[in-house]
Amino acid sequence: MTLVLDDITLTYPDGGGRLTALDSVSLEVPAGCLTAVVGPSGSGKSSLLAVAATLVTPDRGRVLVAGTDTGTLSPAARAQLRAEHIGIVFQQPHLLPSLTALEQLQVMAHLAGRRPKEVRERARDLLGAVGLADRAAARPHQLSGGQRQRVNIARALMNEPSVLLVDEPTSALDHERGAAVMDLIAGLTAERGTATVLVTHDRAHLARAARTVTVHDGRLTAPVSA
Ligand SMILES: Nc1ncnc2c1ncn2[C@@H]1O[C@H](COP(=O)(O)OP(=O)(O)OP(=O)(O)O)[C@@H](O)[C@H]1O
Repeated sequence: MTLVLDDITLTYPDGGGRLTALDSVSLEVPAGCLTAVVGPSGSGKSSLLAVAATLVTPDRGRVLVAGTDTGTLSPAARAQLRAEHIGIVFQQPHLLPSLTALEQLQVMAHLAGRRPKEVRERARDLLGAVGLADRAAARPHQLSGGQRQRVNIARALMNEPSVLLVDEPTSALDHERGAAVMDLIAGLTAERGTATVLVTHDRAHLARAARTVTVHDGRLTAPVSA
């Protein structure tokens, strides 16, 4: 199992007490499986992604990534595991304004210490996979919103993550572009074998997911087939 959340409880300070954002949440995501997470505003979806990304440490429970219990690692080892195994796509692309599409991808891999030639080939391959082979030299202001989100997704895949975490990737896009981005994520999940968790508000996109889970007041309902 590539990603395992095992009995996760997460609380935040709330006035004098604690607010329970995740309450005994368990979820297993195998390689190549696109799992959608839906739920009302404030139900805990972003918290679930932050815990899965090992960016937030839960009060209780375990997060296993590619078989490693991340709670047993030092902060430095956890950061290393995150860089090697976890790709994160946030709602807004946050591309660097001065870099071309190709360079946005390359910079990620250089940071991870990969060889330049290998990095260039992989970046070109991924830009092709997201349909932007001919836009490699374009800077963010020369790309449409949908194209920027495609660069964002390709960038998250640069270090060949086994886990892909995606937060509302279509919220800034119109329906047609949103559907195209969902098709892309579903295709890449199958093709690259990532364990993908995707938070979405848009139920129209759930058909692309292998399964859908719902969060209510920090609790997961039993997985529901899309
Ligand atoms: N850093 C924080 N400190 C305190 N409370 C927080 C913090 N982050 C989130 N919360 C609270 O935890 C609960 C879950 O929030 P979370 O952001 O995970 O929900 P969500 O389902 O992603 O919401 P949305 O769909 O509106 O983005 C909410 O009640 C929220 O107010």
